[in-house]
Amino acid sequence: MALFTMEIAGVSRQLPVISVNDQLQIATLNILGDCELVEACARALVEKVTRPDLIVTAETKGIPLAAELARLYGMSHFIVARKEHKPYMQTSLSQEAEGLTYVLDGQDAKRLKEKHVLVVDDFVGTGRAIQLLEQLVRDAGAKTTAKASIAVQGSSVQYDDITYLVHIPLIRS
Ligand SMILES: O=P(O)(O)OC[C@H]1O[C@H](OP(=O)(O)OP(=O)(O)O)[C@H](O)[C@@H]1O
Ligand SMILES: Nc1ncnc2[nH]cnc12
Repeated sequence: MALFTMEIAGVSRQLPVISVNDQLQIATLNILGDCELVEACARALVEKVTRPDLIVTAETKGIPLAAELARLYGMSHFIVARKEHKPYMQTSLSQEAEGLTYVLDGQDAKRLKEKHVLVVDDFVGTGRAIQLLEQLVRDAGAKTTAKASIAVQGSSVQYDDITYLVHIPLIRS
C-alpha cells in the first residue's frame, strides 16, 4: 500500500493511501492507539482553543483526542455522540444525514444545556459528521463556540471556523 508521509504536531507519520476511484486517492489518518500522536495533537490544539465549558465528540476516532483534550483542560467529563442508540442510554436526541446517525444520551443533553461547547473530531472530510454534532449541541440547548480537528481534507467544506493542525491533500491522478 502506498504511504503519504506527513508531519502532524511535530510527529512524523506515514498515512496509508486508499483509492476512492480511478482518478482519486486519499491519505487516511487513524489515531486509534497512537498515544504519541494524540498527545502531541491535543497539546497543540489546547494552545489554539480557549477552554470551553464542555467538549463534544463523535464515536469512534474522536474519542481519544477528546479524552486527552479534556485531561489537558482539567475537565472531569466530555461527551460522546454514539452512532446508534444503546440500551443504557436515557431518552436520547439524534441527528441523521445521508446514512450517518449520531445519538446523544439524554443525561448528556441535560449536562449540555446553556453551555459553551468545543466540538472536536479527529478528521473533517465532507464536514457531515461535525455538522451533525453541531446540530445535536443546538438541539440540547447549548452553543458551539469552537470547532477543532487534527486534519481537514478536500475543498467541499469551509474550514474558516475550524481550528485544525494539518490539511491532508487529495491525491489526483
Ligand atoms: O467530515 P466527514 O466526511 O463526515 O468525515 C469525518 C468523520 O469520518 C471519520 O469517522 P468514521 O465515520 O469513519 O468512523 P470511525 O471514527 O468510527 O472510524 C472521522 O473520524 C470523522 O468522524
Ligand atoms: N480518518 C480519515 N482519514 C481520511 N479520510 C477519512 N474519511 C473519513 N475519515 C477519514
